[in-house]
Amino acid sequence: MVWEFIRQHWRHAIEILILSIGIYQIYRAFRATRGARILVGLVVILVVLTALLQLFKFQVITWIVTRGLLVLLVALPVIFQPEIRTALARVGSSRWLDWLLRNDRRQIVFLESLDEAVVMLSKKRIGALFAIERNISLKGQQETGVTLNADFSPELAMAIFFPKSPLHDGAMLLADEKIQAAGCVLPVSQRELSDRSMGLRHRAAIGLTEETDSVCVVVSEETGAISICAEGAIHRNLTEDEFKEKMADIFLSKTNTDEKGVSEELGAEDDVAGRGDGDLDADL
Ligand SMILES: Nc1ncnc2c1ncn2[C@@H]1O[C@H](COP(=O)(O)OP(=O)(O)OP(=O)(O)O)[C@@H](O)[C@H]1O
Repeated sequence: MVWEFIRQHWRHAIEILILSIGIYQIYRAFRATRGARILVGLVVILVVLTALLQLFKFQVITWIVTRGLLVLLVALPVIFQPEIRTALARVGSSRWLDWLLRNDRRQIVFLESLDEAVVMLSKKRIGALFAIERNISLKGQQETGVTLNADFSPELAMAIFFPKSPLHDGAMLLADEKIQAAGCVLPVSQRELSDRSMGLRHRAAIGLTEETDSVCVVVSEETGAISICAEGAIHRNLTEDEFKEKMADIFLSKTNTDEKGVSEELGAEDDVAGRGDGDLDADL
């Protein structure tokens, strides 16, 4: 009985809820403004008029009022232009929207810095390994290195990976647009690779992305080549533009994280290696 009632009326309940929220938001936007008094006045006139017309059934006045209402609908945005502008400005500066936009901005700035660092490292042939945390925590790997919790900058990344620096060995862990740690040891992939020239740095990048959803970026010390690893697949010898494009695809496209795998996002031609047995090298 109760379930039957809920089954029949849940849509109405949601509709009432949406309407209530809408009306309350309109009330909030308009209250204490000149428009609020006009609106109240209009509503009162309309209610009284409708009641009178229903009562006495005046046909001509009803016709005039209904046509007048249509004109009023067109006139409303003009009458309430200042209030509508204020309300829209409020929505635009709402804390949530601001938070979302700021987060997006932060991520774009971070990615640009990371791109710059990787390109600089590649040009100078400084070996580097970045592991970027996503949903699965890299706390375990963080404990193997030195915690930094520092803002990311290309200069700091260069200083850390500079061959004589105490932290140049191992991986740099990045999370929440920050350098969480450096000199970290990552799990090395045990799978057989078709390209035997790939050493431990690349194997460590593959190994971590086999075990977690993180994304690794490798700069080869030997050749300066840039590679991206995701989901156990490696995409090697990327040009500067390809690298930037793939990073933007992975981190700035809103749809990739849940519905599509990162490999799929990176492009089918690269997505050769899976998590099962077989070759890892995606572009050989
Ligand atoms: N398990 C690991 N976790 C993180 N970094 C590692 C790990 N093993 C090795 N490295 C890093 O890789 C470096 C050795 O790189 P190696 O030459 O074996 O790799 P590679 O894949 O051939 O890279 P490159 O092209 O830069 O030479 C080490 O000095 C260390 O900084």
